Amino acid sequence: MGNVPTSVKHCLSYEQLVQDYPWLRRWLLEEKTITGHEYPEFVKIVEVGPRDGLQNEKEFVPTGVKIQLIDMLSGTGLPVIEATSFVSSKWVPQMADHSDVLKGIQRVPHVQYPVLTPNMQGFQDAVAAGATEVAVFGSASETFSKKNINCSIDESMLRFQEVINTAKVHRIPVRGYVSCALGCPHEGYVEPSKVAQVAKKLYDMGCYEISLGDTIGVGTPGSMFKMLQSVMKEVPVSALAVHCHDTYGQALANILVALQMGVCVVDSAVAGLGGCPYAQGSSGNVSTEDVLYMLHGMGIETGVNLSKVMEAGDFICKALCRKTNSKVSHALSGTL
Ligand SMILES: CC(C)(COP(=O)([O-])OP(=O)([O-])OC[C@H]1O[C@@H](n2cnc3c(N)ncnc32)[C@H](O)[C@@H]1OP(=O)([O-])[O-])[C@@H](O)C(=O)NCCC(=O)NCCSC(=O)C[C@@](C)(O)CC(=O)[O-]
Repeated sequence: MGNVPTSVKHCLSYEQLVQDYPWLRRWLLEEKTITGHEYPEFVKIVEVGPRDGLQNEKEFVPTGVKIQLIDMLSGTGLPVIEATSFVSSKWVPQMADHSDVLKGIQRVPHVQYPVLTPNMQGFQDAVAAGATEVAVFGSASETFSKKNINCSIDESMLRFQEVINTAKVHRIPVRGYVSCALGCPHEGYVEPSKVAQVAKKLYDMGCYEISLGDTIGVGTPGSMFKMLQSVMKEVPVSALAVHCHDTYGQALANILVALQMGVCVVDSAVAGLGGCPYAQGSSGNVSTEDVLYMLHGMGIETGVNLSKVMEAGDFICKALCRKTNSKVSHALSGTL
């Protein structure tokens, strides 16, 4: 905001500022635009590394390591850290220690720690372990729904409705995922209208935010644009998040398109960990470090400290005996 006095910057919202100082409009708009696009001033990062990042690991990651990772991430300024999932340990053995993880972490005030709950059993176990936010996860592809949660899309909605209704009674917010939003490992192309239909159902049922998952990372800026265009006809953009896997190296470009369209919530995983066990070929999530580097470079605030996230990434990569998937961490390695 250049020469506008700090007191003015702090006291006035952007809208008030433009209303009270019309001569500032053009100047402020110019500052908020890059190559003709308007971007959000603040983006909420939803860190999914401890859940989506680790769920596909073949070797069991010790519970203490999971807890330490979440505790390190809690000190970075991240507002949301998806901690674990209350799913069947026969289906996803890596998440079998969900209750111990949730009970073992040191919660930081103002940080949310949502957990995945596919049904009432998961929801009840999660609440018993102290969950204060949950997420249901549906799909825009019938085949993926069956393979991932063993039921059709319609059946899954009935299960989610029960979870959401009970969560309301407990005043527990529910987030909703739509997997295969840009393609399915079994069905291939997924109609944007189908994604919009499932997203609308979850939103109408009471999910406060809908995260659109490019589960296998096949999306491009073109398909992201078309899918969002369709979903935004049914769900307000303020309630949308994007969840991009980076299989084809398109994740940052896809996120940029989402930001241009008004999306202000981005899911990402520290060190680019991840992949869905029921989506063969899916690679890691877009790395939190790379998303932060891009956003901060564009002057978009996140409230997250990049070097602290890199430290958490370094920790988990050493624990897993592997190199980071974050380009930024590669480039800056040795500078911690
Ligand atoms: C949904 C179920 C449980 C249905 O599994 P099911 O076998 O159809 O369940 P069921 O109701 O028929 O019950 C069978 C057994 O499972 C137990 N069971 C039933 N529910 C639970 C539960 N919540 N927690 C623990 N145990 C449970 C139940 O007690 C019973 O035990 P038994 O009597 O045989 O001993 C199963 O299919 C499952 O756990 N799937 C999870 C798959 C998963 O976690 N996938 C990865 C997350 S999704 C993802 O990564 C995508 C996302 C979100 O990141 C976005 C994106 O990238 O697109």
